[in-house]
Amino acid sequence: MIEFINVNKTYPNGVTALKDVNLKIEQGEFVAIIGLSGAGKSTLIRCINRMHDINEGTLNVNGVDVSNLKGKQIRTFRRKIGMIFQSFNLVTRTSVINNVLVSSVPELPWWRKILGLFPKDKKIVALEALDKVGILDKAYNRVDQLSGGQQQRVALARTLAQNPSVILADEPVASLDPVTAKVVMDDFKRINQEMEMSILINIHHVELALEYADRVIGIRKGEIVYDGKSEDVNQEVLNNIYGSITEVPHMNDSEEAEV
Ligand SMILES: Nc1ncnc2c1ncn2[C@@H]1O[C@H](COP(=O)(O)OP(=O)(O)OP(=O)(O)O)[C@@H](O)[C@H]1O
Repeated sequence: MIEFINVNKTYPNGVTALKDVNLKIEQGEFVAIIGLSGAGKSTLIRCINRMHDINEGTLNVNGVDVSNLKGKQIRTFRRKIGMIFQSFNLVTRTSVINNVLVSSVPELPWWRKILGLFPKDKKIVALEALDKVGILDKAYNRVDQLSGGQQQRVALARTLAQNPSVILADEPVASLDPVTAKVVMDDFKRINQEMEMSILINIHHVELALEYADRVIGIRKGEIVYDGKSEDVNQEVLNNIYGSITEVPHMNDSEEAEV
């Protein structure tokens, strides 16, 4: 379970990104976080894996008060919290399987990683993870030979190989075309349902958020202004999150912007 209790986050430049946030996310939930640019979505999910520190309040993840973690404890903790970025964050000049393996065996000496000498059982885990996201046939391709959607699925497989309890995804489909975005969202949904991993996604596409997530959290200027079922999100809720009807992003607008 992830629990925010009266959490505040102010950056050193004085910008308050989270204001008195209270949330409880149970294991296995699929949650979409929506809001205008600058509302605090990234800050919210990045505090969960200590990419950012909170200033006030308490943030518990699976019973661990994340503010108390130090040094090596943070690295160990992060292995149970998968993170997916908009830009995939892969090493593009090496193979797909190497990308998955390198992060799943951090304890391996660097020279074995460079020479690609990975334990057989880890290779099996990596291949299984690639199979789960439908790109097993690309295992020995170089990452830079793959499309954006395939690269995001490699990133997802890399996270799966760590067997995290939670996957945090920061705009995972923002740089993908609408069709590929749905393919990747389908992967998230399947992983959520079959592996019972909690999924927290920051997403600008409201339609995708409503279609895939069970729960929607709306943030406005650092404050949670909606927290409820996706099917209960109506125009009034969206106006409250985005400020006015004209500011609500529509999938079609995004499609045009991405073409
Ligand atoms: N490292 C930082 N230092 C200072 N201010 C920051 C930093 N990161 C974010 N902010 C500020 O905190 C606020 C929330 O930013 P955040 O990135 O969390 O919003 P967001 O909703 O994820 O936006 P976007 O959709 O554009 O990614 C913004 O005002 C932003 O300018």
